[in-house]
Amino acid sequence: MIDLRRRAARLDAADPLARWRREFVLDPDVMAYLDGNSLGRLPRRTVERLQTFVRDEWGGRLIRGWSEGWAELPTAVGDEVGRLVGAAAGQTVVGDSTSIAIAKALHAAVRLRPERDEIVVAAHDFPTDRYLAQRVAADTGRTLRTVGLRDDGTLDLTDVLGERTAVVLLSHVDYRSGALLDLPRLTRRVHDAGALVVWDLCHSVGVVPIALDQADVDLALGCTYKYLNAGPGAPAFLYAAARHLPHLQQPLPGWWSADDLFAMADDYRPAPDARRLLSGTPNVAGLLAVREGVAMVDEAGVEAIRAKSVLLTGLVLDLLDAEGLDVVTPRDPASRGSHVTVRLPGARDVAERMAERGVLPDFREPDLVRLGLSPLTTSFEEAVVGVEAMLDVVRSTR
Ligand SMILES: Cc1ncc(COP(=O)(O)O)c(C=O)c1O
Ligand SMILES: Nc1c(O)cccc1C(=O)C[C@H](N)C(=O)O
Repeated sequence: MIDLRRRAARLDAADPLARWRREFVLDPDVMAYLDGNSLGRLPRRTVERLQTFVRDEWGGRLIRGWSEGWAELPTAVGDEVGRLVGAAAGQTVVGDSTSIAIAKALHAAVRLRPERDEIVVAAHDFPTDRYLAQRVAADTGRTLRTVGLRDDGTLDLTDVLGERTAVVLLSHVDYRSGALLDLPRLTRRVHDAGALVVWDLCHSVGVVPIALDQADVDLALGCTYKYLNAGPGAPAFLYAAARHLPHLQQPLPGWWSADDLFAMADDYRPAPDARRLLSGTPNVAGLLAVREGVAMVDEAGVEAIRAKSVLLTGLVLDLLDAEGLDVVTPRDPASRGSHVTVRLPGARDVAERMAERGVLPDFREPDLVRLGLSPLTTSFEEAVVGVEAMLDVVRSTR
């Protein structure tokens, strides 16, 4: 135990990202926050930025704010997120929820492959991805096909991909196991079959290096409230490759997607650029919070964040393996994201008892405890404190 704390202290002392933790609001009652992959911590800069926005900009500028910069935020902040995920300017917007972005991307992708009649989704993907794929398939007269991840976290599309496939929706990091898919390889695989790919980057954006343009990805989207720390319900981003944008028709073409927003034209003409991905009035406070979170990740550097994430997950895996627990997260660092998941009898009860000790993990149905490690805010000591609490609880139930 003492050795372990010393190891953690050494890792913290050598951590080039250690200073970032102080940039966040830290609740002294929380001994270990291992849920940054559901909701990231609150950056101090965001507190200040939103106070200024509410008081001086909303309060002081009122309607004038729209012509003083608010109206450009969905594309400006979109480009900032785009830089983090390897997307050149002009292809990314920030606006709706992730669920809405998934629906828009799937609809648009299906329309780009009108002669094909199948949509593929991972069998155990996050519910919103599966539900929306079902709905889009039903509404567009397509058939939905599912494919399961292998036990080692990899994905083989051979049985589901063919000349009927219009679009494949995939999550870069699996929300349960933390398995990280090979985005460039799978994108090529889907393209070889003549289909399009939509990537859900919720659990990888801000913590795994991503190069969307380089990988030739068609469409992608993701949350901003996890590793980008933009707050509960902060708006999601949606990317469409420049080659698709001129032909792309999305299913919710509201006035914010029209070519001249304030022309109030009788006939709808889509904006020629990424604004055609928008629908209605954006949430300005949310966009400003995304901007702060993205700037912090950008300053710290995604490569450095990824390097710390691999060390954090490696440390936690070592501790769980030493205890002989049933870890479902891949051991190969190249195949895992930034959370580690354990299958446990009584997982819900274990998570609740950890929470009573001030350690906050996630419980995921039916029997999983998920430990999220968010490199800007999670110290090595915090990770060890969290795992020790978990092991204490598990041992006491044996
Ligand atoms: C893979 C994945 N997709 C989508 C979502 C969420 O979508 P929304 O922000 O619309 O609730 C989550 C998490 O909530 C997720 O983990
Ligand atoms: N988006 C969430 C919410 O609105 C409430 C509670 C949790 C969430 C989450 O983000 C869950 C998360 N995507 C997951 O992987 O489980």
